[in-house]
Amino acid sequence: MVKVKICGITRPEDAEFAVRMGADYVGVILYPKSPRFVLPEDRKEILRASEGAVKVAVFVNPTLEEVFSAFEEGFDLVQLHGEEEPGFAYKCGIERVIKAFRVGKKPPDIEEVWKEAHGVLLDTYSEKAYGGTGKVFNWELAKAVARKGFRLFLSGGLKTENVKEAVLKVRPYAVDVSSGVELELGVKDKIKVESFIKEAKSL
Ligand SMILES: O=C(O)c1ccccc1NCC(=O)[C@H](O)[C@H](O)COP(=O)(O)O
Repeated sequence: MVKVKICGITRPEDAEFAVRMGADYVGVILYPKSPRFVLPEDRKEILRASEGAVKVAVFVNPTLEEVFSAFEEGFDLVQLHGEEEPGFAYKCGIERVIKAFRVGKKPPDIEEVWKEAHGVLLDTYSEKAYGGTGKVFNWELAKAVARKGFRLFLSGGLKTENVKEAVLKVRPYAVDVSSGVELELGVKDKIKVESFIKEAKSL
């Protein structure tokens, strides 16, 4: 069964609900320029409420110190959503890394070395934001990546209405969603979270 990652969590109650509904991964944004950035003092409660799921700290081009500090805080994995190279991931502990690639018109050229990572995440390229865009990219490109044997987290514009089709077409290891299950920026909608997880896992 496909795994589900609910990303961009900013409130403990949203984390707790997502885990209760069956989310396998919970993502918290540690990139200060994101509108979903969570301050260090607010992360403890979210981490506590996420018990039972894999806790992912989402970064864009972090320093190594920031990565290790996230592990010390209690995050299990880091998601590297910027231009990070394999050498940096090795220093983090590559098996604790989800490496994100943003897909535009061209197919992503993903080095074999990323098979050593916990996973690779494909998201939609945008000039305006690194993530949480709510936009879908061409799933044919994702299909090719899954076929090459990468542990794929499919992301970008997923929602209850399209997640089943995405899983059937791409056959990813996991699906990742943020804005598709929001009521407003950073606030998750219980009905959408529940229906998304149910749909994804119904196959
Ligand atoms: O969500 C953000 O604001 C964000 C900012 C910077 C880097 C990554 C970010 N989100 C990462 C995610 O994993 C999202 O779930 C992913 O981009 C999909 O978002 P959406 O299309 O809204 O489902």
